Amino acid sequence: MIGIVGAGAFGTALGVALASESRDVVLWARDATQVADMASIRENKALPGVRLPPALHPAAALEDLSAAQVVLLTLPMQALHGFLDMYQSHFSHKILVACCKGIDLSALTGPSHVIARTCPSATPAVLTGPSFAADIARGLPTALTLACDDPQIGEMLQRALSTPALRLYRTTDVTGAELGGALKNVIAIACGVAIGAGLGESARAALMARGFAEMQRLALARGAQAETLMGLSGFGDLVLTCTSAQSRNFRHGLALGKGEAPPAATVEGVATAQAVARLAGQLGLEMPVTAQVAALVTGRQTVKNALESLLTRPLKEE
Ligand SMILES: NC(=O)C1=CN([C@@H]2O[C@H](COP(=O)(O)OP(=O)(O)OC[C@H]3O[C@@H](n4cnc5c(N)ncnc54)[C@H](O)[C@@H]3O)[C@@H](O)[C@H]2O)C=CC1
Ligand SMILES: O=C(CO)COP(=O)(O)O
Repeated sequence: MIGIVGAGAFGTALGVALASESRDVVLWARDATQVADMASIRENKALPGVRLPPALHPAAALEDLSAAQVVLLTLPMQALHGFLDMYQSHFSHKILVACCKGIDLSALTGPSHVIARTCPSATPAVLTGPSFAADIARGLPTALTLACDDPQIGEMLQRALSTPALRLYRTTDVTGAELGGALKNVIAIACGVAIGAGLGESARAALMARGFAEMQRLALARGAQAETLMGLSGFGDLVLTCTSAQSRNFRHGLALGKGEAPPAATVEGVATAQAVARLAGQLGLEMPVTAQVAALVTGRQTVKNALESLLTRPLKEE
């Protein structure tokens, strides 16, 4: 049996994909009414139009996860620390697969370190890569990265979480995998701003390429492998998120670029841009696109001035 914590769009989509292959899944949500609705109408409003298969069991009690050795954590990044800190006793000695994409704003670390700190007896792993919840739930082909320090546990997870449509590639580079997924959200906001402000497709491509250089700079400084960033979790997810209006990070930037109020949603790049800007300062790394996104999302910078400061930087080697 596989446990999933957080019945938003992504947790539900992964639950549907696994349960459609007759794997028993317990999907935990904090809202008892939402759980009762899912159990009765076999649909989750967070992922409308998708039927919940019989093998997916909605649950409101964390005790219902006790039989699951593997638990996927599909909460927003900034909620992870508080949640695990409060409920750590339910997760002792389990394999906890972080599916959230971001950097914790107070600890300035990714989800695997948050797990290690709050649940020291648990084994952390990371599932990340280019995938929209709606695509996974519809059974469309998707390829993701599964990262775990322990290669044997990584192999077990790869088998347990792959389906014919959901293809998992394995790595032991947990840092690279989680940073790829976190950092691309920041660049997706920048790309949304560029398109929203009418700067055109060439500007978007420039931001993606220079943003990718920043992603690699930070990831390598944190000990990640360059190949990981060039794979699904870095390059792959950067392309998807920066070019699709399905992305909430992209749409957030799009609204800022148009001078509109961004729609309410889980937009991981907002907090992560601020965390990464701080981290870059601590590590003495130049991350100009990230710095401008951090200033924009906190209202410290205007789109016009952000653009001007990027365009007036000294000319240099690529
Ligand atoms: N939606 C997508 O296409 C994808 C999302 N992800 C990642 O998955 C994570 C979750 O995203 P979504 O499911 O899309 O967000 P969402 O906004 O649809 O759902 C988040 C869920 O977490 C619950 N939640 C929030 N704080 C909580 C807390 N303190 N305790 C318990 N439950 C809490 C909310 O009630 C909600 O059900 C994010 O890090 C996102 O980057 C990754 C790949 C694809
Ligand atoms: O991570 C995602 C796609 O891989 C989902 O992107 P958003 O969180 O921007 O919607």
